[in-house]
Amino acid sequence: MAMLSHYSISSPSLKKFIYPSKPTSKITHYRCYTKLVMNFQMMNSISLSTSSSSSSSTGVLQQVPGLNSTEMDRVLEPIFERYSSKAIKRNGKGTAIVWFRNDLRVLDNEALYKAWVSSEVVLPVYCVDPRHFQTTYYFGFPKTGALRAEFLSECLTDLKKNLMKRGLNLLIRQGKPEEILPFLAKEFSAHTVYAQKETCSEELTVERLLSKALKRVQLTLAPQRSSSQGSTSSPSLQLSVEAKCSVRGVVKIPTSLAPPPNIEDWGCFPPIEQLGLRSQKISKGMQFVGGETAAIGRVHEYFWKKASVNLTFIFRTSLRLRASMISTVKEKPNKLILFKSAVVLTRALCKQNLLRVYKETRNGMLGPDYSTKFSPWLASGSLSPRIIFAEVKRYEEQREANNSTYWVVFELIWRDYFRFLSMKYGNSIFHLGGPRKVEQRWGEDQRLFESWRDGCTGYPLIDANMKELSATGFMSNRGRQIVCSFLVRDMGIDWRMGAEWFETCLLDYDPCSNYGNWTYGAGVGNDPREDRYFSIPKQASTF
Ligand SMILES: Cc1cc2nc3c(=O)[nH]c(=O)nc-3n(C[C@H](O)[C@H](O)[C@H](O)COP(=O)(O)OP(=O)(O)OC[C@H]3O[C@@H](n4cnc5c(N)ncnc54)[C@H](O)[C@@H]3O)c2cc1C
Repeated sequence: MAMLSHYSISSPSLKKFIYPSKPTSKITHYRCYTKLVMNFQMMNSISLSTSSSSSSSTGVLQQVPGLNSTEMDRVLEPIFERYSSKAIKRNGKGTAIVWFRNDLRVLDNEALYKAWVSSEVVLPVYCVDPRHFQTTYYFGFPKTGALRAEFLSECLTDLKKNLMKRGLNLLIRQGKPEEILPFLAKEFSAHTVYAQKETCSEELTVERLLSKALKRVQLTLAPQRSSSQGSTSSPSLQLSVEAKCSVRGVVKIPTSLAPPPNIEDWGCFPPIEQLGLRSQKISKGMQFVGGETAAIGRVHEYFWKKASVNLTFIFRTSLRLRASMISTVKEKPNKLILFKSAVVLTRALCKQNLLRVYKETRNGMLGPDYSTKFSPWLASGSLSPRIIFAEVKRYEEQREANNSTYWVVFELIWRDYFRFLSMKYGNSIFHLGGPRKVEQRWGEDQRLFESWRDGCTGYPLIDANMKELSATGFMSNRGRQIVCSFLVRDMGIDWRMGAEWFETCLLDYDPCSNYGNWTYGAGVGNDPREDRYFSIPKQASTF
């Protein structure tokens, strides 16, 4: 990786470049006008959570999930039970292999379920593929940064633990799946390898090579179900699909699975130094803990446990309370009335679960709770989106259904949307001209790019977001839109440089969502509205 430069965008000529004569108010709330192909196959999912009090400070380390271990066991056990089943009929024979990819979970794991019902013995396997630790395609950044590698390692440790609780284990081997799996299939006389199907070219190539190498052993890939195969951009499509589609239920995995085959060394994820990475400690901002247990903990915390400290909400409620008191007592409230209003307000706040106010808070940038923070777990598959969906529905039945509860589901549809886009447009989502094959000249000024990458542009909003990304592996959605617009619109840099840097750093990196959003932001996606400009001063003052 090139050395970071400390170049700062402060010279008048650059400012002119950054603030072209165009009006600066072209903020585009792109989600409002581009409608989605609603499909809800929602393949992978995630979760997190931590301390029980809300904090909006970025100067402290905020761990997600924040339940202590005893509390964690107490609250998570019923959730794991809810999505598990006591007895399932099996009539299969022989051995089946489950090849874990981006579905690092036990709950709602279709491949694991299918392997279990179709065999007597199940062998779960994860391959640490060296290609994931090489460099990105165009600009040679590390394909997986240290923080994501550590997160992955935690996911695997947790997956192993959860499989062992059910009587299984996880075999971890370093190497290419198309070499390791055929060898294991032969050694254990497996009849089938079950796995989740992916959609992007690198993953598809591995599937093809594996299928070829397995020879007579069957490769069964849990399909990406699509309820709509037509156009992927028109609003009418969303309406028709939204009306017709349904989300399949959570696949219930038995609480007890058969013992695994007898293996002496089950292996583990290597220290990240062995993968050519340098361990990076997170000392500020958000710290995500990898794995299904943390993911489910975060869902519980975000939906059911934590109360939102939403300053706008407090402010508006105080004003309303004050106004109603003035109209009741016909004079300025005295101290007792103010005290009573504080009590009422505190009570009201306690009812403000984070989910209930998600739509109002989701564009925030500070602290753990302005949005769900499910994405790193979703991307690694430690959390199933269908579990999120089921929990939203449960919340709506037990507490309240409102715009915010709907909006979490709506955002998950975006995730599906980009996955379907990758299926429809193939490799063009990685190409400079994007799916629409837009011809445009882009710059590759290394100095400008490095100032963006290192958070040294001189624009605090950009710099803070980029530093947060490097330090924690996470950036808010609003932040991502703003830094993307700045790189491609203001700096005129090849959008793929930004996309590949995100690929290196993001804990929640997912090729479909990342390249889908970048092509979108760069105006080369399949969205008919091309100019998505975010004015930095306006964004800074609004958010
Ligand atoms: C330039 C750019 C690059 C991005 N790269 C990625 C990426 O690699 N991986 C990734 O998961 N998301 C990506 N996103 C989408 C979005 O920023 C993150 O999903 C979101 O910030 C994650 O935080 P959250 O879980 O708190 O989101 P919430 O607001 O709580 O949303 C809930 C879930 O909905 C999904 N979602 C929300 N917005 C989007 C969106 N625009 N596109 C796709 N899914 C969405 C995510 O799975 C998210 O976890 C990118 C966005 C931009 C603008």
